Amino acid sequence: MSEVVSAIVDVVTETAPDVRAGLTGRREYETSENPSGEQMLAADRHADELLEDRLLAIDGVASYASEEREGIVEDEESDGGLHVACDPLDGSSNLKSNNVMGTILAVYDEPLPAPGRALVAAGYVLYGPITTLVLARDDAVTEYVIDDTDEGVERRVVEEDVTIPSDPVVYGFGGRVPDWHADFEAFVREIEDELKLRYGGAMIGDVSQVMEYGGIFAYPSLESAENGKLRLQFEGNPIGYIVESAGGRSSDGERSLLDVEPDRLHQRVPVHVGNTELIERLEGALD
Ligand SMILES: O=P(O)(O)OC[C@H]1O[C@](O)(COP(=O)(O)O)[C@@H](O)[C@@H]1O
Ligand SMILES: [Mg+2]
Ligand SMILES: [Mg+2]
Repeated sequence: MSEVVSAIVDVVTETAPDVRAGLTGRREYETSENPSGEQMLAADRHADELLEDRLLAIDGVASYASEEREGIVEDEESDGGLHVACDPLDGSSNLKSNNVMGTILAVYDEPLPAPGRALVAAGYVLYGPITTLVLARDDAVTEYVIDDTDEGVERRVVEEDVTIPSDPVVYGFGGRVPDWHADFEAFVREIEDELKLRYGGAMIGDVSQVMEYGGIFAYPSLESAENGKLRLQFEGNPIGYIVESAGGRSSDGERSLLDVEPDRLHQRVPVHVGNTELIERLEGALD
C-alpha cells in the first residue's frame, strides 16, 4: 500500500507544474456549476481532468472523486485499492485577483464517503510565489519544494517533521461577520486581542499561515449555513489530518474532524484547525 501512496504523491507532484501552467487563460467562469452549487472556472475543470486521468492510471487506485464532479469515478479494472479525493483548485476565486491557491489531496483506504480516520495520507500543493507540497503520512508532515526543471519535475525536502509552533501568532476566520453565531463571535473578539489577522480567501493559503506561524483558522457554522462552506471529504478531513499530524487539533465545533461520520460525498462541515490549546478553547466557547 505504501508504494501506491508514493505513486499517488509522485503523480500529484508531477501534475502541479501543469496545473500551475494551465492557470493562465483559464480565469473565466463556466456556465455549469459544481455539485455544491458554486460556479466553476475553466481552471477548476482543467486541474480536475488532469488529476483524474493520471491518478486513475495508477495500479492500486480504485476510485477518484473531486469537488468538481457529482459522482465517484471508479477504475473498472481494479479489485480493491485506495480511494483518492481531491479539491483540484482550492481558493479558485483567487485566480481573478492573482492570489494564492492550492490542490488538496486525500487518500482513503475505504470507499467514499469515508471518515477521516480512514485516511492513509493527505497533502496540499500551494501555488504561491513558489510551488510547495506539504504531505502528512505515517504521523509525520514533510514540506517539499516542487521545481519544474529541464530534467523534469523535482521534489526537494525543505523541512522534515513540520510541527505547528507552540506560540500562536495568526488567525483567519471565514464567513461574513453578521452571519456568525453569537458564541463564535464572542470567541473571535477574544482572539482578535491576542493574534494577528491573516485571511486570504483560500483555505489552503490560510492554513499554511497557521502551519508556519501557529494560530487558528476556521470556516465556522453560519446563521445561513449550519455546516459552513467547506466540504468534509475534500477539505475538512485532509486538513484535519495534516494539522493533527503536525501536533495541532481539528474540530467541527465538538469533535475532531476525523471523527465526523460522513453521510454523503459533498457534505459540508464547520472547520476549525490550529494549535491544540486554541481549538480546545474554541470548543469550550461554543454552546
Ligand atoms: O469567499 P469566502 O466566503 O471567504 O470563502 C473562502 C473559502 O472558500 C474556499 O475558496 C472554498 O474552496 P473552493 O475554492 O475549492 O471552492 C476556501 O478555500 C476558502 O476558505
Ligand atoms: Mg476548496
Ligand atoms: Mg476547489
